[in-house]
Amino acid sequence: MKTNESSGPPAVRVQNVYKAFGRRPQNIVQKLKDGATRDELKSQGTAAVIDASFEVPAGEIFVVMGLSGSGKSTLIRTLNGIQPPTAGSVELSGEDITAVSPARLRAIRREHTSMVFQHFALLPHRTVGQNAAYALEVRGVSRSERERRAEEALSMVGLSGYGGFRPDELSGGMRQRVGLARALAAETDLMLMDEAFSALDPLIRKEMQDQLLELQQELGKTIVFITHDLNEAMRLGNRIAMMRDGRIVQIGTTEEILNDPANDYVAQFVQDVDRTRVLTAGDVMEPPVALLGAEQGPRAAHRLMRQHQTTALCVVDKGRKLQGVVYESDAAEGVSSGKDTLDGLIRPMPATASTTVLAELINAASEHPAGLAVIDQAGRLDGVIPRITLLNALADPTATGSVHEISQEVGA
Ligand SMILES: Nc1ncnc2c1ncn2[C@@H]1O[C@H](COP(=O)(O)OP(=O)(O)OP(=O)(O)O)[C@@H](O)[C@H]1O
Repeated sequence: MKTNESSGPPAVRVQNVYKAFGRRPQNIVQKLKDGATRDELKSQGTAAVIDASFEVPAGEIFVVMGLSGSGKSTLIRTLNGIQPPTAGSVELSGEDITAVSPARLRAIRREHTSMVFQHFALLPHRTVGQNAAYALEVRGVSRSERERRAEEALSMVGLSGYGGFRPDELSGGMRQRVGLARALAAETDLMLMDEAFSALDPLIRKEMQDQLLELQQELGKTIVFITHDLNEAMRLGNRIAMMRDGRIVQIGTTEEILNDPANDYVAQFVQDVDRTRVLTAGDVMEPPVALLGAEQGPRAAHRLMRQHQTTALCVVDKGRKLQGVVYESDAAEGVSSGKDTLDGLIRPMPATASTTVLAELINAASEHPAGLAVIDQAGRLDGVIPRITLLNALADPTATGSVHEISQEVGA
């Protein structure tokens, strides 16, 4: 089989990166390579990043998290060359930025990366529109073009019409939106976000996270996002890198980090999530998207999915007993092969009781794109938990939900 050569190099490839501060950073790195610990080298300086390696495919949100001082900011600054690594290489779309001329590095930084900071870093004497257009101005884009792109970016973050305001006329949340708009207007493929939402109050913060996820869906940017907040990391990250004392100690999906923490440090972060976890499956259950007898044909199933904008349907028998799930692709295939019933197209769907604690469900849900079914003691379908709802709920211990009655019983 052919490998996917066309997919090209990853957006970011970091290989054995070290960054040390001190009078002789090279010496510090050499000693680390020879086996010295970070603590042993304290008198000579700080080993801020030690032997970091990872890849971020284009379009991924890669979250770096860890306690204060663990090296997150230093690591992210090596990705656009603001702080070149002491050793190791950083490739952006296949180009090694540690091996290019300073002029080329500046060009790469301008054209391909943008950064969003915790404290907005807006220019106070410029308007919101001028701030949003700033990266384009630096790049020498014409005034009319940058005004057009800045306005477009402002409208993407919900700030249409604010272009003429000054930053101090806006709330904190709005200012952070301007920071985001500035990064979007630059139309770079890599966005680096350093604690970008950490200064916002919880509600606004959640709103911004949602907006970022939406924009990401729409624009497919590659994002490296730093946070020290595990809930935020789990909400946003396709994968999470956990840093401790300069080292990446684990890289994984939310599920992997929750289920299989690499060491006690990671386990402690995860434990915090578990301690606050009071939600049960019933709390986040939704009405089943649709119920359908297996005797209904694939065409009807397909039509219902379209009607409900979903890609999967629970299938129940006449007694409302769960039979499984049918996916859109299977239904479509059934239609094209002229099948009359759903027989052979129904796949097993994991089910749970409404009282099961959410944290226990993550394994089952992670393997099933349609999520979980919630059933009563007699095996009758009460509701569903789409996979994304489960992940969101796990990532947000303050979320509340209510148990829904089955309200839709949709016949074909
Ligand atoms: N320019 C610098 N000169 C000397 N030491 C530095 C410099 N920048 C960072 N450090 C040190 O490197 C270590 C890692 O810092 P860094 O800011 O990367 O951590 P962080 O995980 O981002 O922390 P925070 O969440 O507090 O920003 C810290 O011990 C810090 O004091």
